[in-house]
Amino acid sequence: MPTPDSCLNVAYTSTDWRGVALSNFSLSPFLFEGVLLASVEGFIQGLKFPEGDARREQAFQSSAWEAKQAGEQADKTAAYWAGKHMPFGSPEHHQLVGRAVRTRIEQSPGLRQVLISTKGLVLKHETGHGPEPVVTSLPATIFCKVLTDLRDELIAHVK
Ligand SMILES: Nc1nc(O)c(N)c(N[C@@H]2O[C@H](COP(=O)(O)O)[C@@H](O)[C@H]2O)n1
Repeated sequence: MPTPDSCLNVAYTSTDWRGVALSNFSLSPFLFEGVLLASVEGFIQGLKFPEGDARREQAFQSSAWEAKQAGEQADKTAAYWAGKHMPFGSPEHHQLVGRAVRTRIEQSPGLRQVLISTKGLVLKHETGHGPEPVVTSLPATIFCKVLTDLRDELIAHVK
């Protein structure tokens, strides 16, 4: 069982600024497959609406609670991307979200350094806002694995 000091909570509510910076909620613009997004959370929430739905664009341009609330009107049956749709919470959906998580960090020299600086810490994702939804866009286990795998790659690359 890791001690508290051996863990880093990657969440908007983290007590460590690095956890806030790496959080899916943070305003942190990136370009994903040709689309400019304000945050990973905005991407996650916007995907819930079909292309052409104004709520999708609103979510893509938002972060934090504004983004989260934008997605609350969705029925969470499907995720829509690149002219296709996939079942909500499916492996395909999780892989897509994972690619966006990676891409945001890969595009930012500062975020790459922040992630490298967490070497040796076990990453966790505890939002402090109730239990994880049973079916979700971003399971904590997947989010932390994507971050940990990317960190390993970045550390190997800078050696
Ligand atoms: N409330 C809560 N508790 C946890 O332990 C969590 N891991 C999360 N995850 C968050 O849920 C959001 C995705 O919601 P949808 O599945 O798209 O409705 C995302 O913000 C995760 O960080 N939540």
